[in-house]
Amino acid sequence: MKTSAAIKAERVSKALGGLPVLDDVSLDVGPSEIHALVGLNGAGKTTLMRILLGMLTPDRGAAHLTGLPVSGAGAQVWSRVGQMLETPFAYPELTARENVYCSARLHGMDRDAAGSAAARALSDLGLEQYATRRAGTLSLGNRQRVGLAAALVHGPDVLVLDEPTNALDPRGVIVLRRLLQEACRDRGAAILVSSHHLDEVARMADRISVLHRGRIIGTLQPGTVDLERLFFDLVLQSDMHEQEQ
Ligand SMILES: Nc1ncnc2c1ncn2[C@@H]1O[C@H](COP(=O)(O)OP(=O)(O)OP(=O)(O)O)[C@@H](O)[C@H]1O
Repeated sequence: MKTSAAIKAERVSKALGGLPVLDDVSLDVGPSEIHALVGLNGAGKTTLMRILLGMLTPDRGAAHLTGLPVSGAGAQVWSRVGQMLETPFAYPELTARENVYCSARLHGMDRDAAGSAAARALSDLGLEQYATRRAGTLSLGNRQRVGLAAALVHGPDVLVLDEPTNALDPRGVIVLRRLLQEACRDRGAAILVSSHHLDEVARMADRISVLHRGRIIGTLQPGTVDLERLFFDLVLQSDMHEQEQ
């Protein structure tokens, strides 16, 4: 069944290693929207993103991308999706340029278009001087930039990015924020991004959902003062509620 949200988790539950990791999680991202997912270590953010990207199957519930179920999605869907999970897409033996070019080709671009798109993505991410360096020899932050260039190279209108700024320097954070905002504005991209940095997502996101112990426990308004305190209030309330049960 087709849905109107570009990214949608519908009542998703998942256990891993016999323990519940996600419990009845629903979340959606519309076109031209940046939705941030925040939570403590181990909250389940990466697991939810893996399910949304079809890398894991939910025990219950369903994931949709571009309005279509992820299970059984074909090249037409994946060519519109860009993603970066914890380990950035980078073959260590390939150069930065080759990595980004491969991503463009894997997302269905022809050789000429992939070549020019890779050059543009490397320039956008400030990687020109590293273009011919093997990815395995780059610093962590520059490997993250390669991963982001690979996620963005084909101009996706659906983006799922897991902690995309954790290794970036302040300039890289500003560059990424601008690129994501442009993707929203220019091609109506729907973007789901996870982060531990509340001040950073507050500057980038239209909506913020809080995931705690595998459940969505509330939302935060990006413009609100003292988001950190509000975040911990939600977490504390949820823990107290659980203890009372
Ligand atoms: N393959 C696995 N087998 C067993 N447990 C797993 C597996 N993958 C993840 N988990 C567990 O699922 C829980 C959620 O992990 P997940 O990586 O989704 O959290 P996260 O919110 O992304 O955390 P972080 O912010 O630290 O990256 C953790 O308790 C983790 O140990």
